[in-house]
Amino acid sequence: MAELSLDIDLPKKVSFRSSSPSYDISRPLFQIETTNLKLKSCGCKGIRSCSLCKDFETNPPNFKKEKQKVSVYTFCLVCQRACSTDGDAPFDCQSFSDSAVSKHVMNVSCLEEVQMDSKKTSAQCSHLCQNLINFNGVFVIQNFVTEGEEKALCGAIYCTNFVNSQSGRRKQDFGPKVNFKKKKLKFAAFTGLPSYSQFLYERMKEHKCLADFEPVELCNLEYCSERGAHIDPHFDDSWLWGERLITVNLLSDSTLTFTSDEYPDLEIRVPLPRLSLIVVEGAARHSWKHGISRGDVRERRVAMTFRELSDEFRQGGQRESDGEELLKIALTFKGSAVGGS
Ligand SMILES: O=C(O)CCC(=O)C(=O)O
Ligand SMILES: [Fe+2]
Repeated sequence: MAELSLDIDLPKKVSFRSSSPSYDISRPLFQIETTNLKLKSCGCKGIRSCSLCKDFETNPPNFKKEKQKVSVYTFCLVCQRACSTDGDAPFDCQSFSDSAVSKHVMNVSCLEEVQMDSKKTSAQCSHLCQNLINFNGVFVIQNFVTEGEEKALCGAIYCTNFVNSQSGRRKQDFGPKVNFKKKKLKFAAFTGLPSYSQFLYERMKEHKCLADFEPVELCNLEYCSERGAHIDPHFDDSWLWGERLITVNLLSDSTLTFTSDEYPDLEIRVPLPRLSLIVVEGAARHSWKHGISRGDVRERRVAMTFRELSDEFRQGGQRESDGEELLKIALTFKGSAVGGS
């Protein structure tokens, strides 16, 4: 894998150099922005909360209540299947694959790649026949970027301001302004995906299952434990956004947790190693909610999520011409953040 070299010098544990503003990655964000935080409210609305607007000791995060007994399965990155990690597994492979959730199938070429990988590597997995379930629609590519590339990416990302978002997160958007409720789009402020993301797009094409992935949006999310940052379980929109959600995970390891109202006693935890890329599609996209719990944000983390267009915005769809326009802007790779500076 060729290492991308951007002209940014980031000495270890020192700072991300940028003209304005400058962020020191080695110091907790809370210290850096204390003054700001006192003056400004956080980005939470409605039932959302973070450590700036709620006392987490008395208001635990919105995942399953501690008292509620859930069976936890952990997704194995080697054989790409979910394995019971609490010895109390209510499902076996058969009952799970018979259930309604399997009506959403994974992109055929992703499935091929997963199956090929798991055949190659199954000998290494000691848990193969114990309490396993096929959790369809998640595909993790480890070491998708190198540490050097991560440094260059974060150097470039931290040259732009983040804006406060819900639940203690901060974000940068590169995409159209969307009103999902009214199904309205504005692209006047959208200037394209940022140049630093182009090599990621090109590298995705090296994987058969991502060869046709054409992103029209990038959202960079920053999570810091000092802010109690997390993202509550949710479904991503599927009016505008298409089948695959692709996230590149930077700066620290985390875990994406999948929950389903259909299986309230079950939790599937997918490890997100630093430098990895995760694809969420099929059942994992449409039948399971995903979220990052506050406890799974141990260090600062940056998630770069790319989204593609739904069928309505593709060739033959009702809003094909909007889709074409969006794609044309996105793939110039000349964009700056919408609403940031
Ligand atoms: O941080 C992540 O990996 C997930 C982000 C996410 O689910 C979202 O932005 O919709
Ligand atoms: Fe999401």
